[in-house]
Amino acid sequence: MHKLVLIRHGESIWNLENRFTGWTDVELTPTGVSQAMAAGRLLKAEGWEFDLCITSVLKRAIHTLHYALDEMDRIWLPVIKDWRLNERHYGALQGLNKADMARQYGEEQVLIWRRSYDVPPPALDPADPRGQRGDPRYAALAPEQIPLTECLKDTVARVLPCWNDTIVPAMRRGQRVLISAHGNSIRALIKHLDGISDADIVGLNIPNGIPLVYEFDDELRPLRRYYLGDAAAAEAAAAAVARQGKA
Ligand SMILES: O=C(O)[C@@H](CO)OP(=O)(O)O
Repeated sequence: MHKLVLIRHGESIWNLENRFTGWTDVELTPTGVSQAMAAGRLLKAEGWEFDLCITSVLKRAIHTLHYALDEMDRIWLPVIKDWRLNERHYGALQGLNKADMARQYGEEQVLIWRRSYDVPPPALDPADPRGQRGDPRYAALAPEQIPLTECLKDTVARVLPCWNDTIVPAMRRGQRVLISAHGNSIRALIKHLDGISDADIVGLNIPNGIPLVYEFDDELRPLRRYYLGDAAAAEAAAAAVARQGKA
Protein backbone atom coordinates (compact mmCIF):
# COMPACT_ATOMS: atom_id res chain seq x y z
CA MET A 1 0.00 0.00 0.00
CA HIS A 2 1.16 3.57 -0.76
CA LYS A 3 0.36 6.59 1.40
CA LEU A 4 0.47 10.27 0.54
CA VAL A 5 -0.02 13.22 2.90
CA LEU A 6 -1.33 16.58 1.70
CA ILE A 7 -1.45 19.75 3.79
CA ARG A 8 -3.19 22.95 2.83
CA HIS A 9 -1.03 25.86 4.09
CA GLY A 10 -1.86 27.44 7.46
CA GLU A 11 -3.99 30.58 7.69
CA SER A 12 -2.58 33.38 5.50
CA ILE A 13 -2.95 37.13 6.00
CA TRP A 14 -5.50 37.25 3.19
CA ASN A 15 -7.38 34.23 4.59
CA LEU A 16 -7.68 36.26 7.81
CA GLU A 17 -8.78 39.36 5.87
CA ASN A 18 -11.12 37.16 3.78
CA ARG A 19 -9.61 38.27 0.48
CA PHE A 20 -9.39 36.27 -2.76
CA THR A 21 -5.72 35.29 -2.95
CA GLY A 22 -4.90 32.98 -5.85
CA TRP A 23 -1.32 33.50 -7.05
CA THR A 24 -0.74 36.53 -4.79
CA ASP A 25 2.21 35.61 -2.57
CA VAL A 26 0.97 36.45 0.94
CA GLU A 27 2.56 35.41 4.24
CA LEU A 28 1.17 33.18 7.01
CA THR A 29 -0.43 34.77 10.09
CA PRO A 30 0.78 33.74 13.59
CA THR A 31 -2.24 31.39 13.66
CA GLY A 32 -1.10 29.94 10.34
CA VAL A 33 2.38 29.32 11.74
CA SER A 34 0.83 27.58 14.78
CA GLN A 35 -1.34 25.42 12.51
CA ALA A 36 1.71 24.38 10.48
CA MET A 37 3.66 23.52 13.64
CA ALA A 38 0.69 21.57 15.03
CA ALA A 39 0.50 19.59 11.77
CA GLY A 40 4.19 18.70 12.15
CA ARG A 41 3.75 17.67 15.78
CA LEU A 42 0.78 15.48 14.84
CA LEU A 43 2.72 13.77 12.04
CA LYS A 44 5.66 13.22 14.38
CA ALA A 45 3.48 11.89 17.22
CA GLU A 46 1.90 9.38 14.82
CA GLY A 47 5.30 8.25 13.56
CA TRP A 48 4.97 9.45 9.95
CA GLU A 49 8.20 9.51 7.93
CA PHE A 50 8.78 11.02 4.48
CA ASP A 51 11.45 10.81 1.78
CA LEU A 52 10.36 13.68 -0.47
CA CYS A 53 8.38 16.91 -0.04
CA ILE A 54 6.69 18.82 -2.83
CA THR A 55 5.29 22.32 -2.47
CA SER A 56 4.05 25.16 -4.63
CA VAL A 57 6.22 28.23 -5.28
CA LEU A 58 4.07 30.38 -2.95
CA LYS A 59 5.51 31.27 0.46
CA ARG A 60 2.42 30.35 2.48
CA ALA A 61 2.85 26.72 1.35
CA ILE A 62 6.67 26.76 1.51
CA HIS A 63 6.68 28.19 5.05
CA THR A 64 3.95 25.76 6.16
CA LEU A 65 6.12 22.88 4.95
CA HIS A 66 9.19 24.25 6.73
CA TYR A 67 7.41 24.83 10.06
CA ALA A 68 5.89 21.33 9.92
CA LEU A 69 9.21 19.69 8.97
CA ASP A 70 11.03 21.58 11.71
CA GLU A 71 8.63 20.18 14.32
CA MET A 72 9.35 16.71 12.92
CA ASP A 73 13.13 17.36 13.00
CA ARG A 74 13.09 16.61 9.26
CA ILE A 75 13.98 20.05 7.88
CA TRP A 76 16.75 18.34 5.87
CA LEU A 77 14.34 16.41 3.64
CA PRO A 78 14.55 17.14 -0.12
CA VAL A 79 11.92 19.60 -1.36
CA ILE A 80 10.66 20.10 -4.90
CA LYS A 81 9.00 23.47 -5.56
CA ASP A 82 6.55 23.20 -8.44
CA TRP A 83 4.38 26.08 -9.70
CA ARG A 84 1.79 23.54 -10.86
CA LEU A 85 0.74 23.07 -7.22
CA ASN A 86 0.01 26.82 -6.85
CA GLU A 87 -3.42 27.98 -5.74
CA ARG A 88 -6.01 28.38 -8.50
CA HIS A 89 -5.49 31.79 -10.13
CA TYR A 90 -8.35 34.06 -9.02
CA GLY A 91 -8.07 36.55 -11.89
CA ALA A 92 -9.47 40.03 -11.33
CA LEU A 93 -10.89 38.95 -7.95
CA GLN A 94 -7.39 38.71 -6.41
CA GLY A 95 -7.20 41.12 -3.47
CA LEU A 96 -10.97 41.71 -3.21
CA ASN A 97 -12.93 40.82 -0.08
CA LYS A 98 -15.16 37.73 -0.45
CA ALA A 99 -18.00 39.03 1.77
CA ASP A 100 -17.95 42.40 -0.05
CA MET A 101 -18.25 40.57 -3.37
CA ALA A 102 -21.15 38.51 -1.97
CA ARG A 103 -22.94 41.72 -0.95
CA GLN A 104 -22.27 43.28 -4.35
CA TYR A 105 -22.89 40.32 -6.69
CA GLY A 106 -24.82 37.87 -4.46
CA GLU A 107 -23.72 34.74 -2.62
CA GLU A 108 -24.75 32.52 -5.54
CA GLN A 109 -22.35 34.31 -7.90
CA VAL A 110 -19.52 34.15 -5.36
CA LEU A 111 -20.14 30.40 -4.91
CA ILE A 112 -19.85 29.98 -8.69
CA TRP A 113 -16.58 31.92 -8.74
CA ARG A 114 -15.21 30.03 -5.73
CA ARG A 115 -16.37 26.49 -6.30
CA SER A 116 -17.79 25.80 -9.76
CA TYR A 117 -15.80 23.41 -11.92
CA ASP A 118 -15.75 25.29 -15.20
CA VAL A 119 -16.73 28.94 -14.68
CA PRO A 120 -13.61 31.10 -14.28
CA PRO A 121 -13.64 34.41 -12.39
CA PRO A 122 -13.21 37.55 -14.54
CA ALA A 123 -9.72 37.61 -16.08
CA LEU A 124 -6.97 40.02 -15.10
CA ASP A 125 -5.81 42.46 -17.73
CA PRO A 126 -2.30 41.31 -18.81
CA ALA A 127 -0.98 44.76 -17.81
CA ASP A 128 -2.59 44.62 -14.34
CA PRO A 129 0.17 44.93 -11.68
CA ARG A 130 -1.61 42.17 -9.69
CA GLY A 131 -0.59 39.70 -12.43
CA GLN A 132 2.46 37.40 -12.37
CA ARG A 133 3.81 37.75 -15.91
CA GLY A 134 6.81 39.83 -14.76
CA ASP A 135 7.54 37.65 -11.72
CA PRO A 136 11.02 36.06 -11.97
CA ARG A 137 9.87 32.82 -10.35
CA TYR A 138 7.88 32.08 -13.53
CA ALA A 139 10.67 33.14 -15.92
CA ALA A 140 10.93 29.62 -17.37
CA LEU A 141 7.26 29.68 -18.44
CA ALA A 142 5.87 31.10 -21.65
CA PRO A 143 3.63 34.11 -20.89
CA GLU A 144 0.51 32.20 -21.96
CA GLN A 145 1.30 29.49 -19.36
CA ILE A 146 0.93 32.12 -16.62
CA PRO A 147 -2.82 32.38 -16.07
CA LEU A 148 -4.90 35.55 -16.04
CA THR A 149 -7.69 33.56 -14.37
CA GLU A 150 -8.53 29.89 -13.82
CA CYS A 151 -11.56 27.76 -13.12
CA LEU A 152 -11.00 24.49 -11.24
CA LYS A 153 -10.95 22.64 -14.58
CA ASP A 154 -7.94 24.75 -15.62
CA THR A 155 -6.25 23.98 -12.29
CA VAL A 156 -6.86 20.24 -12.79
CA ALA A 157 -5.22 20.57 -16.22
CA ARG A 158 -1.92 21.78 -14.71
CA VAL A 159 -2.00 19.82 -11.42
CA LEU A 160 -2.44 16.49 -13.25
CA PRO A 161 0.85 16.67 -15.19
CA CYS A 162 2.59 17.29 -11.83
CA TRP A 163 0.77 14.27 -10.42
CA ASN A 164 1.75 12.11 -13.40
CA ASP A 165 5.35 13.22 -13.99
CA THR A 166 6.52 13.97 -10.44
CA ILE A 167 4.31 12.58 -7.65
CA VAL A 168 3.39 9.19 -9.15
CA PRO A 169 6.97 8.30 -10.21
CA ALA A 170 8.22 9.19 -6.70
CA MET A 171 5.58 6.95 -5.10
CA ARG A 172 6.37 4.15 -7.55
CA ARG A 173 10.04 4.42 -6.50
CA GLY A 174 8.80 3.74 -2.97
CA GLN A 175 9.27 7.31 -1.74
CA ARG A 176 6.93 8.55 0.98
CA VAL A 177 5.68 11.92 -0.22
CA LEU A 178 4.47 14.96 1.74
CA ILE A 179 2.77 17.75 -0.25
CA SER A 180 2.16 21.30 0.95
CA ALA A 181 -0.30 23.10 -1.32
CA HIS A 182 -3.52 25.10 -1.49
CA GLY A 183 -7.27 24.70 -1.10
CA ASN A 184 -8.04 24.56 -4.81
CA SER A 185 -4.93 22.73 -6.04
CA ILE A 186 -5.78 20.04 -3.44
CA ARG A 187 -9.45 20.08 -4.57
CA ALA A 188 -8.23 19.60 -8.16
CA LEU A 189 -6.23 16.52 -7.14
CA ILE A 190 -9.07 15.06 -5.05
CA LYS A 191 -11.53 15.58 -7.92
CA HIS A 192 -9.28 13.55 -10.19
CA LEU A 193 -8.30 10.84 -7.68
CA ASP A 194 -11.78 10.22 -6.31
CA GLY A 195 -13.68 10.87 -9.55
CA ILE A 196 -15.88 13.51 -7.90
CA SER A 197 -18.56 14.90 -10.21
CA ASP A 198 -18.56 18.51 -11.41
CA ALA A 199 -21.68 19.11 -9.26
CA ASP A 200 -20.37 17.47 -6.09
CA ILE A 201 -16.98 19.21 -6.14
CA VAL A 202 -18.81 22.48 -5.31
CA GLY A 203 -19.37 21.19 -1.77
CA LEU A 204 -15.75 20.19 -1.06
CA ASN A 205 -13.72 22.59 1.11
CA ILE A 206 -10.22 22.04 2.50
CA PRO A 207 -9.28 23.36 5.97
CA ASN A 208 -5.94 25.07 6.70
CA GLY A 209 -3.06 23.13 8.19
CA ILE A 210 -4.65 19.71 8.78
CA PRO A 211 -2.80 16.72 7.27
CA LEU A 212 -4.96 14.80 4.79
CA VAL A 213 -3.91 11.19 4.26
CA TYR A 214 -4.51 9.25 1.04
CA GLU A 215 -4.09 5.50 0.94
CA PHE A 216 -3.56 3.76 -2.43
CA ASP A 217 -3.32 0.14 -3.52
CA ASP A 218 -0.20 -1.16 -5.28
CA GLU A 219 -1.56 0.12 -8.62
CA LEU A 220 -1.98 3.58 -7.05
CA ARG A 221 -5.75 3.38 -7.07
CA PRO A 222 -7.10 5.44 -4.15
CA LEU A 223 -8.53 3.35 -1.31
CA ARG A 224 -9.54 6.07 1.16
CA ARG A 225 -8.73 9.56 2.42
CA TYR A 226 -9.01 10.97 5.92
CA TYR A 227 -7.80 13.89 8.04
CA LEU A 228 -5.35 13.17 10.83
CA GLY A 229 -6.37 14.18 14.33
CA ASP A 230 -9.82 15.38 15.38
CA ALA A 231 -12.20 14.56 12.49
CA ALA A 232 -14.98 16.80 13.88
CA ALA A 233 -12.57 19.74 14.13
CA ALA A 234 -11.48 19.18 10.50
CA GLU A 235 -15.12 19.11 9.40
CA ALA A 236 -15.90 22.31 11.32
CA ALA A 237 -12.84 24.03 9.81
CA ALA A 238 -13.92 22.99 6.29
CA ALA A 239 -17.44 24.36 6.96
CA ALA A 240 -15.87 27.66 8.07
CA VAL A 241 -14.02 27.85 4.73
CA ALA A 242 -17.36 27.38 2.92
CA ARG A 243 -18.87 30.31 4.90
CA GLN A 244 -16.14 32.72 3.74
CA GLY A 245 -18.28 33.41 0.67
CA LYS A 246 -21.27 34.62 2.70
CA ALA A 247 -22.31 38.28 2.64
O1 LIG B 1 -8.55 33.00 -2.03
C1 LIG B 1 -8.05 31.92 -2.42
O2 LIG B 1 -7.08 31.85 -3.18
C2 LIG B 1 -8.68 30.62 -1.96
C3 LIG B 1 -7.92 29.97 -0.84
O3 LIG B 1 -7.62 30.81 0.20
O4 LIG B 1 -9.96 30.92 -1.49
P1 LIG B 1 -11.29 30.10 -1.75
O5 LIG B 1 -11.47 29.21 -0.57
O6 LIG B 1 -12.33 31.20 -1.79
O7 LIG B 1 -11.18 29.38 -3.05
